[in-house]
Amino acid sequence: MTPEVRPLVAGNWKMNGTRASLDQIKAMAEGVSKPLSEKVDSLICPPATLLYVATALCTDSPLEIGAQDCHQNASGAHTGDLSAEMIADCFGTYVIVGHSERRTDHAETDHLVRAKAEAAFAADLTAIVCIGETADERKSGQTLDILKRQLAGSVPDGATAENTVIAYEPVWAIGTGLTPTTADVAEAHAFMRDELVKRFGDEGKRMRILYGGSVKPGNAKELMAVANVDGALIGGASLKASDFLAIYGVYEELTA
Ligand SMILES: O=C[C@H](O)COP(=O)(O)O
Repeated sequence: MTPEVRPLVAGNWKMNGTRASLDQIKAMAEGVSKPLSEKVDSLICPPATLLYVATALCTDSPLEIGAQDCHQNASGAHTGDLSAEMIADCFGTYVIVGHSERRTDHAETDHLVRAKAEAAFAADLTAIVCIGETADERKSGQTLDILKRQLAGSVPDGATAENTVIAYEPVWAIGTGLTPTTADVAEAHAFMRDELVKRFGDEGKRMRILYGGSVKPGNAKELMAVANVDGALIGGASLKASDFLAIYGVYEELTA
């Protein structure tokens, strides 16, 4: 955790979820209640097909709804894409950009990710900018260099603590059940914090840095307690309300 920084527990459903899954969102919306919701933010990013109806389920809840990607342009001839404006029009408030699955499946570069984050700012969305090293990059000792390069390339100059969240997701930890040691997480997050402060000053001190990659109810407390870890970006374990709420609930103790 970072003193004075409000944690964010975020779920990314990836290409999972149909209308039948809306019951889970309803249960999450009911579960993220006061007093914890006064100290901890919560977010679910369902597939685009569920975005609008999901926000309608959350009108009386602190649970926010976001999208998993956006196009860098506001509108136009881009078949199959979704603009940040469209997400905002559906009452979404966040958008994930630069997830490693997008970087791999769609060859997204740092330059493109930065443009998508800028599009998110223009639509008053908060961009969750994902970065992280591959297994080979870690083995060859390049982790911090990769984080430095991705932060510099993917995060726009206009980033603030309000419009930007960083998500550190080691690619080898995503969906594998593997996680870095808490010492490795601490080292990576301290490094990112320093980079952000060097570039953005006080905004960088307050910018949230999430950890993502095999976060589960069983390991969440240990990971979320690490210095400069300001929440989680959860894949698989965000599909079930009980798991998501168990992870959110670790902040009962951490914020006590
Ligand atoms: O966006 C979420 C991450 O890719 C983590 O996924 P995971 O929790 O299934 O490992």
